[in-house]
Amino acid sequence: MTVYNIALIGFGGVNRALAELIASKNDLWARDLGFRLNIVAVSDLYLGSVISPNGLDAKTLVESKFAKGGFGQLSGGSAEADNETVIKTAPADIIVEATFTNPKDGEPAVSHCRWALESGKHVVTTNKGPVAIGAQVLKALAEKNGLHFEYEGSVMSGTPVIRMAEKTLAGAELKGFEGILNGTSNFVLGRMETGMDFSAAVKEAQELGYAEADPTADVEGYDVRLKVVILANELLGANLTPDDVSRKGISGLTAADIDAATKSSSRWKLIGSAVRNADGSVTGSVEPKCLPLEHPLAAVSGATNAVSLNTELLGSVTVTGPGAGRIETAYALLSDIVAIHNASGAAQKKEAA
Ligand SMILES: NC(=O)C1=CN([C@@H]2O[C@H](COP(=O)(O)OP(=O)(O)OC[C@H]3O[C@@H](n4cnc5c(N)ncnc54)[C@H](O)[C@@H]3O)[C@@H](O)[C@H]2O)C=CC1
Ligand SMILES: N[C@@H](CC=O)C(=O)O
Repeated sequence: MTVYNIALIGFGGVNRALAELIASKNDLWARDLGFRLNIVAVSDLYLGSVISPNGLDAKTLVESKFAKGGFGQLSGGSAEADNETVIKTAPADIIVEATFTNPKDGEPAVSHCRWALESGKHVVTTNKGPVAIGAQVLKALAEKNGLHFEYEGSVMSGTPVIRMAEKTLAGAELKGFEGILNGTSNFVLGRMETGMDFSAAVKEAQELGYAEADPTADVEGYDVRLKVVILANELLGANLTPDDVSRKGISGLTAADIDAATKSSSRWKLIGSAVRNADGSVTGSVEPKCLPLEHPLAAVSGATNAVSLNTELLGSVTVTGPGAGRIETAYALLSDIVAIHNASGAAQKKEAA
């Protein structure tokens, strides 16, 4: 049985949910997926860090109510988050990066991923910063070292978009996309339609684990902008930076705007899109749009996301599913590990042939 030793960098909603899944589903995964996951290290800004070469019990990790610096009480633990030591020295096969997304320069997560790839460890991440800002360099480093840099959860959480578009729609000739790419803002708009005020709706999204540490990123469109960059660069072969994508969020929408849309059988949605122009360049944008109810994206509600991929050979293909949520996003990490596992199996078969 294959066992992947993993180190968790960040132990907030998403990585804690992954630990919860490990505690309850490792046997199922061993049977159905052919591997088990063993947590050999965790590092978190608030809790500190711990390296345990034989593995930490996932259930105990999830159920313990650690105080600030609490990992310092564990064997092999420290009250400080020493990410660099954990990433470089823990006996991990895979580094699971789920710290805060920094929309400006992607740090320190870009460095976390680089340290991992330089020390022979695969990276799976849900953090949009290193993908939107550092993907080219990190992918090249991974390839050079025969490793994987996987980030399905960086767009639409566990809903398959990146691998689906790249693998299943290969050859369909993608020309552009438009979608609802932020769960929090879509949830907030829906709540405002029921009469709830903006701040109360944002607070509820935070409690449900949808929002970024700073929810300004959600409601002002910075998060969607990173996702537009990721999809445009990955699927349209663009080379965009966040500053190349125009951005407007939903905070300017008033209760009266929402009401007026309802009365005219339409709905406000925060739309992220990109299109390939005739000269081959790619233009991306993020802005609220008032969509008629018959528009395919108008019915997408709550933290659900959807993206319509506009292809030459197949027309428009729309993928809908959860766009945020702790377990939903932890599933994206699992799907990345499955991709690594399947690729290593395929490589072994090729070597044996
Ligand atoms: N929650 C969601 O629905 C989704 C989240 N994401 C992304 O996944 C990542 C994790 O999300 P959540 O777990 O919800 O966030 P969170 O805010 O619940 O947890 C982040 C954790 O990382 C720790 N942390 C922050 N900076 C750190 C550093 N430099 N070193 C060590 N630990 C650090 C924090 O103490 C916190 O415990 C974020 O980048 C987020 O944008 C992506 C898709 C969906
Ligand atoms: N805060 C984000 C989480 C996923 O990227 C969102 O609400 O979509």
